[in-house]
Formats: sequence, structure tokens, C-alpha cells
Amino acid sequence: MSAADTSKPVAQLREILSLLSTAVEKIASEWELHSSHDSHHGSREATDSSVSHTEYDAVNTVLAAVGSLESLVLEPHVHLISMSMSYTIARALHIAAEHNVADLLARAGEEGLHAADLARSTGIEEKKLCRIMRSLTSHHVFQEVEEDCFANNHVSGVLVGDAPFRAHVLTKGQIHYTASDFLPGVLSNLALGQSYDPTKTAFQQAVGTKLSLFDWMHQQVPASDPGWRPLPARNHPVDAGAPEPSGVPSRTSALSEEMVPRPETALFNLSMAGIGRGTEQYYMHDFPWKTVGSGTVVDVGGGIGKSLISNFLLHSVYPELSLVIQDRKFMIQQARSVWGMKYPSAILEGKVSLVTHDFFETNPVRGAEVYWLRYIMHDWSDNEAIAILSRIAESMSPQSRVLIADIVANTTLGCDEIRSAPKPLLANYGRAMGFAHMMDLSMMMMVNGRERTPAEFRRIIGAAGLAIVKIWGCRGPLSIIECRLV
Ligand SMILES: C[S@@+](CC[C@H](N)C(=O)[O-])C[C@H]1O[C@@H](n2cnc3c(N)ncnc32)[C@H](O)[C@@H]1O
Repeated sequence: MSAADTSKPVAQLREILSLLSTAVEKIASEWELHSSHDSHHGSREATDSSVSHTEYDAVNTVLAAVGSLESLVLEPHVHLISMSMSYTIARALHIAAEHNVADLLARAGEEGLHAADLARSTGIEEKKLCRIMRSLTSHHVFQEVEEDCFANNHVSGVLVGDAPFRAHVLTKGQIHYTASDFLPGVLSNLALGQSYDPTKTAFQQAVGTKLSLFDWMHQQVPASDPGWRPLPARNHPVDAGAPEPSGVPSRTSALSEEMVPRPETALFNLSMAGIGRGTEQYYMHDFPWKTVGSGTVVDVGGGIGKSLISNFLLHSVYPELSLVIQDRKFMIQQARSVWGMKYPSAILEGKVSLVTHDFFETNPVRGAEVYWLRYIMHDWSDNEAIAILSRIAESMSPQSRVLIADIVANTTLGCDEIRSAPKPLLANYGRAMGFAHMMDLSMMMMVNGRERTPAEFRRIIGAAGLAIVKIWGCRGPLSIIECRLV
């Protein structure tokens, strides 16, 4: 339909509705199947494949169809105005998470809490809080059980008592959110906009530092440091003469005070444990881990090792595997205290080792069965990503595999390696790709990293002397790219 074409695409509307209705029927059948199975065998376990491949595909079709329908039926100005203001909803969610509203409501039970009670607990003025809550309720987060009285629903309920998941919501509402304010200025600045250097992003502008995100996170600060607070937004990016990094200790404070990791780093680590909620279990089922046998899995840049790795151990799905978690010095120090407190036997029995390692150096573990990289490649531009893979390749044996767990992006026209959505949906399932695009832009703002298409992965993997064996599509936003030495 050209811009001047006023005829309505009736046939397209009906085609999409038909795809939607078929997908919804598939989901309903899967749910019926599960509920009869559950009544015979008890409720499904977290590690079980509770969402089947059929249901997962159908959900993507529903999202793609709903997005297409919205674009067809909404008047275009209304569509764009709504998009341009959607940041307000992200902000409302952030406020609710910051004040732990879901936990407050959980304590009140099904009857919920009146806005006046919520206002007393959160310190936010009652009528304003009520508007924040209602905006979220209209987006199906929380429910209004009586006028001005709110309770959790099946969506907000997942925030209850889950500190890692709440941390994930909070990190997105803090530095990431503020960095997005600086992106327009960075992109139109000739020097910064053309750069893929991790020290030349909107993040530096937002925080007032010359350091890359990860160097900043690895800084030690005085114990009294209250953490980052937003700087006033500037219209023009700061150039090479940037202000002194905030939060960097002065010589006097460094001499007199205990130095600790940044408060933001602890929140970031917690959030990395929460980011995979709801989908992480599928990375255990959708790759044939049994073929790894009793080998060693090296979690390269594993943070504090609370992701897939802890699932392996806690649920004992593959108890015969042993794990080496590698990261930079201060991350490993934090990992030691977490594992020492929560899973001391895993360390004592040698099932898990925590090792300081810079992944721009040759990997010290030679010939491991698996080198696992979750959310690592997307943090880096191509040159750095190739360097990281090359340093691993130097230590691999012919049996070793690199498993890259990252988003595999797709264009709206599709590509050979990824199954396209049925027409007239966008080939990449449109709205179902929403998370991938949000992550991609977030990486642009924070680290000059990127999400990659299969062709883009092939290029960097090939340049590191590796070849893709298979891209394992998983029931979640990440795929597992299996690579071996060429
Ligand atoms: C996005 S996090 C991913 C953490 C973990 N893989 C996960 O999925 O939860 C990126 C990790 O890379 C680590 N990292 C950054 N630069 C590094 C380097 N040069 N050597 C080793 N690790 C590094 C960070 O400390 C951080 O833990």
C-alpha cells in the first residue's frame, strides 16, 4: 500500500486473523494437554520442557499477528504517538519495581491494597501513585480489584520475592534508561557517532566517565559511595576533554576509606541471574548436552556464575559435568563469596572452579569440551569479538566446542538459516523480535556492541579460525551457536 493509497487491505486483515486464530487454537490445545497431564502427574517442574516447541512457535505467531493487526487497524498518527510515549510505561514499571509494589501487594493477598495504603508504604503521593498503577494495570501488569485498589495478577506475580528478576527491571530503568537520552547527541556527533570503540558511547555521556562500561564496573569505590545518580541531560556530547569520571575516589578518600566494588556492579550481577527467568531452562533441553559427557564446561566471562551453570548444579540435570567460571578479578571475588555461602560443597568437591581470566588473553583451560559464552559476543564490536574467539581457539582441541548463547537476529525480509514467518507476517515475526531489537539498541548505547544475524556471526567466527556446526534454535530469545575448529 503506497502512502497515498487510501484503500483498506481487507484481504490482508483476514489472512492475519486466520493465522492468529490458528495459533491461538494451538496454544489452547497445548494448555489443555498440559492441564490433563498435570492432573495425572502433578504440576510441571521448572526444569521440565513446560512450553512445547509447538506452543513456543504459536506464541511468536500471535505476537507477530497482533503487531501486524495493530499497524493495520490503528490510525497511523495514533500508532506513532503511542510509540513515541511508550517510555512512560517503562518508567512506571521501574517505579513499581523500585518501591517493591509487587511484594507489598503479595502480603495483602487477593483483596489487594488501596492506593492510600500503598502510598503510605512507598512515600509516593496517593493520587499520583494511583495513576502509575492504573497505567500498568491497563498494560496487564497488576489488576484493579476495586476502584483505586490493586492486587497482583499472573504477570506482576513473577516479581514477588525474586530479587534477581527485580534487579533486571531496575538496571534497565537506571543507567540504560538515562544513556538512551544521550544516544541522539552521540549519533550526530561526527567523532563519536562513527566509532565502535566501547569508550565512545552514550553510556560515558550519561555517567560522565572515560571508562568503558566493564572497566567502570570493575572500579573499586569508597564504601560510602551512594551509587550512580543521573547527571542533567546535555544536548551536546562531551568530547575528549570529558569531566572526571564520577565515583572515582579522590586520593584522600582512597587513603582513608575501605574500597569496595561499585554498588551498581552488585545490581548488575544480580540482574544477570534474573535475565533468563522463564526461558533459561530451555537452554538445557534444546542443546544435546548429553553429548558433552562428563567433560569440562568453561563459562567464559561467566560473571558470578549464576546463569545456566547454577541450573546445571541445582537441578542436577547434568551432574557429571564440571565447571570453570572465568571472569575479571573483582567479579571472581564476588563469585567466591556467593558460591562460598550458597554452594560451598560444589567448590570443595572440585565440581566448580572460579578463575580470574581476561578473555583477551589465551584461555588457560586447554582442550575443554565446551567453552560457553552467554551474552558475551553481543557486548563487543567485530574486532573485539574476533579477538575473544581467537584466544579461545588457541586452547581448543579438535573435540572442543565453542557454544555461543546469544540472540541470533534476523531482518524483516528473513534469511536462509532461520525459518521465516508465514506471509503476510514480517519474516522475522516482527513484534516477537522486539526483545532482540531492544537489546541491540541497548548494546549500541552502552558498549558499542551489537546483536548479529547468522551471516554476521559466520564472518566473525570464521575470522577466528572456527566454523559454525549448527545454530540450535531454543525456546527463548537466545540461540546456541555450536562452533568447532576449522
Ligand atoms: C553481559 S555479562 C554476561 C555474564 C554471564 N556470561 C551471564 O550470561 O550471566 C558480561 C560479562 O563479561 C565480563 N567481562 C568483561 N570484560 C571481560 C574480560 N576482558 N575478561 C573476562 N570477562 C570480562 C564482565 O565482567 C561480565 O561478567
